[in-house]
Amino acid sequence: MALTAQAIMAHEGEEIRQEITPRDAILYALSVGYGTDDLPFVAGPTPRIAPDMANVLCHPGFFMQAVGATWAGVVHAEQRVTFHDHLTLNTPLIARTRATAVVDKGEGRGMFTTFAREIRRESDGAALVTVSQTDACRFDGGTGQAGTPPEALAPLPERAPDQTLAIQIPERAALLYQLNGDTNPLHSDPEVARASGFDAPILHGLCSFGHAARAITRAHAGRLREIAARFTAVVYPGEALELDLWRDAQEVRFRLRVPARSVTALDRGLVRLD
Ligand SMILES: CCCCCCC[C@@H](O)CC(=O)SCCNC(=O)CCNC(=O)[C@H](O)C(C)(C)COP(=O)(O)OP(=O)(O)OC[C@H]1O[C@@H](n2cnc3c(N)ncnc32)[C@H](O)[C@@H]1OP(=O)(O)O
Repeated sequence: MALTAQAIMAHEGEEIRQEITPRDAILYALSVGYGTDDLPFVAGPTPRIAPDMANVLCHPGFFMQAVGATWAGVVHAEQRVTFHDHLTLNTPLIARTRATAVVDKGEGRGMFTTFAREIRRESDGAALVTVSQTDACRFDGGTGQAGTPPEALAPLPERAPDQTLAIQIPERAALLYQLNGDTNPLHSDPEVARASGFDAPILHGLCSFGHAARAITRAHAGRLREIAARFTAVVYPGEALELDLWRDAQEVRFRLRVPARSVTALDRGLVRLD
């Protein structure tokens, strides 16, 4: 059956419940680069929770594939996370994901779908985090448009970055990151990666995003209110990355580059701090 914007908008993910156990929090932190320099996040019976862990909480799984998009063409294109309150351990959370926009580039030319969820505390319904994800469906298109896409993230400042930090992605990064729930074989199986048009399994976009979030929150103190970025090129496990940062008051803009291939993997990055 043809994939239509209407059918995508009508698709309702299940309501998903989840609690963050200490083990979940430590595993997430380890999978996005936390280590011996970040003991509060990776040790002890009551670890701190990396705020961007919201990305993997109450996740609907493969939303676009569930509505009938072509598996091999789906890549993560953009992520936006807004924090309303702290995440805490062992607290039942609940969320349901819905599509909010379909942007069609035309038959055979691809399309973007944005879907979002508000993660709430089950006991009192308090909204803790809003997570909005945009997937690019490169092998679909001709669906028609629907909904209102998020306002485009602003381009980065033109001046030179205020700071550049090195990030080394471990060879095993994708194999570890999948344990947060994203077992998409695009990140582990060379044949699946080739069928999707890549030389080798690629890193989960949210793993690069988590590495960037860790580096930014270490470099700039303050409570994270919002973090967003576009995924503009793939990252391969094992690559050496550079994170460029621009700071203006409580706003940090960022981009994550792969210098060896002269590409920008995360672009138009935005962090708001309290
Ligand atoms: C627990 C279960 C979890 C389940 C999650 C499952 C998903 C994961 O497993 C999958 C992944 O993690 S994939 C890895 C991460 N993603 C990537 O590596 C994608 C890299 N980016 C690309 O390939 C292209 O930029 C691409 C394809 C994104 C866009 O390229 P083009 O189509 O060539 O677009 P372009 O010509 O550059 O721009 C044209 C207009 O398209 C829109 N647009 C482009 N990039 C966008 C983006 N990233 N987000 C939103 N919109 C975007 C814009 O309208 C753009 O016009 P303008 O630039 O003027 O705004």
